Parts: sequence; structure tokens; C-alpha cells
Amino acid sequence: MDEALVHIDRFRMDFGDNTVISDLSFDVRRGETFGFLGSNGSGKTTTIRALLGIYRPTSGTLHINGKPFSPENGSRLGYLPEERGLYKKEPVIDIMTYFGRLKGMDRNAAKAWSLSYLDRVALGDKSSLQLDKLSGGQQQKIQLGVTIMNDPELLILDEPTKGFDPVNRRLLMDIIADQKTAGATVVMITHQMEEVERLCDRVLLLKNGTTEAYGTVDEVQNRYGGRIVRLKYSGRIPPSPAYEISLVEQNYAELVLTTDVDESNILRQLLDAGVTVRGFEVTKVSLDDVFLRVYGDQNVAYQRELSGV
Ligand SMILES: Nc1ncnc2c1ncn2[C@@H]1O[C@H](COP(=O)(O)OP(=O)(O)OP(=O)(O)O)[C@@H](O)[C@H]1O
Repeated sequence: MDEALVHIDRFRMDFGDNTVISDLSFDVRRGETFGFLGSNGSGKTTTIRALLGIYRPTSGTLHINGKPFSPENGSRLGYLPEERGLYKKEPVIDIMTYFGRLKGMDRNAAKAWSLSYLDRVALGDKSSLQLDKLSGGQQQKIQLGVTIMNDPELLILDEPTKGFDPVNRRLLMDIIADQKTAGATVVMITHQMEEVERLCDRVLLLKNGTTEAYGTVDEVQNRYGGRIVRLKYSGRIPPSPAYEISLVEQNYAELVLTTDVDESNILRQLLDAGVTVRGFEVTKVSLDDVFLRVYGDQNVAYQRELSGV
């Protein structure tokens, strides 16, 4: 059985002379939560729009369930687009019930589901208010609710927690995790790496129109160095084959260790070079670190130049 629910092969997307995606291939497996990551403007939303038939690809194959997406075969799709927007002048419960009906639920089931969702997201007292009387974050909760109604088989979420405070972000992540537990395949675009670490099974990092890294979160972390030294120091850090300097500020630096190096040797090397070490902590590389390494090259080069490393 083909376990890929989403299959993208040699996708290219040009807008006039501007090639946004040059060559992109990946699969999203049934039941997994997939993080589709990249810096601003790298082409994530464009890829999703091409997958959903909103944009016509310049070339390549973009399939859901073995065929190009069309609304007729996509009733079990839940898509939270980057640009939010629902009918703002209607009461919340009417909007939600309406969408439930569109997704094939009967009116009573749609209404009951909506009321229980509103309770869960602490909006139980807002059900009869007009949507535009809710705050921006509250409106986003309604839009996520509408997206996950009727248990979609495939959920595509474009920055689902954008603009949420930490408590509500946690709540939304719990809701997404529940969808995953219920069997949904989830594709998530996010800039929040702690969300990726918590929710995603596999990730793809998009850079310069193609794949920079693709695999499980662990595989990607290991590819960019499994361990990192967070160093509080003064002096000049010597270059060494035992590490790569990924970040350097006034009195703080991060050194990504070559995989099998003994960290006590690094400390010795620094001390021998006359570096004053005030803090030396070895941790596993976080996805945030990976993201900074992949997309922060210009900034790092600039910082290095500043501190003469
Ligand atoms: N319809 C369009 N016409 C011309 N250019 C477009 C169009 N849609 C997207 N682009 C360009 O494609 C590039 C990628 O945009 P996209 O929205 O896919 O990025 P993204 O990775 O989702 O970014 P972000 O993280 O900032 O949301 C941008 O340079 C954008 O200007």
C-alpha cells in the first residue's frame, strides 16, 4: 500500500522571471505530522497553494491521495490558510454550523460540535456574538475550529498559532495533537520550532527553492551537529576542526561540535588559546539552532566580522 497521502515530485514554480520553487520533491505519509519549514518568502504557502490547485505549477506533480486535488475529492481536507477570513457579521455559532454543513455534518451535529469546541477554547460565552466582536486571537480560534470540523483526513495548517499568547498557543497545540491522535495527517507550516519539536514526526526545510534538509526531527538535528557548546567567554575563539562557530556575540558564542569530539578537549583548547571561560554548557542542538544555522548565514557572517573571529 502506498503510504504517502501527499506526494510532490519535481515541483517548479515561476512567477514571471522569479523562480520561487526550482525543484522540490517530498512525501507526507499517512498519519504523520509533517513540518514544512523555511524562512519568510521561501515558498511554503506557494507550495501549499499549488498542492490545492489554487496555483498552477510551472511543472511537476502534486498529488493528494494519488491524484491532483479537487474540491470534489477533497471533502475530508481541512485547510487553515495564511490569510484568515470568515463572514464577520454573523454570529459565531451560525458561522460554525454553516461550515459544518458544508463539510457534510447535519445541523444538530455541527451545532453540538461547535458548542463543545467553543467551551474547550474558552469561548463558550461568545457563541451568539457577531464574529467581528471577538478579538483577533479569538477569531483565529474560530477559524481553526472550522478547519478541524468533521475530522479531516488531511489537515493543512499555515501558521496555526501565529499571534497567540503562550497559554493559547499551548491550547491550540493540544488541539492539533488530538487531531493527530485521532488519525489525521497534518502538514504544518510554522516558525515556532518548539511546536515542531513537540508535534512533528518529520520535517522539510526549504531553502533557495529546493530541499535543504528532509527527515525526522532527530535526523535533521543530527545532520547539523548533534551537540552544541553554549559558551560565556572573553577573548578570541580559535578556529578548530573540532567545532564550527554558529553564533558569536559580545561575550557569548555557540560552537557546534563535530560529532564524536570529546567536549573536555574543547574546553582545554579554549583555555590553552587564552580564552577566559565563564560558562560552558553542552546541549543537544535544538531545531531553533538548526534554523539559525540554515537561514542565518548572512547574520552570522556579519557577527563574525564584527568580533574578528
Ligand atoms: N501570486 C504571486 N505572484 C507573484 N509572486 C508571488 C505570488 N505568490 C507568491 N509569490 C512570491 O513567492 C515568494 C514566496 O512566497 P510564499 O508566500 O510562498 O512564502 P512563505 O514561505 O509562505 O513565506 P512566509 O513565511 O513569509 O509566509 C515570495 O517572494 C512571494 O512574493
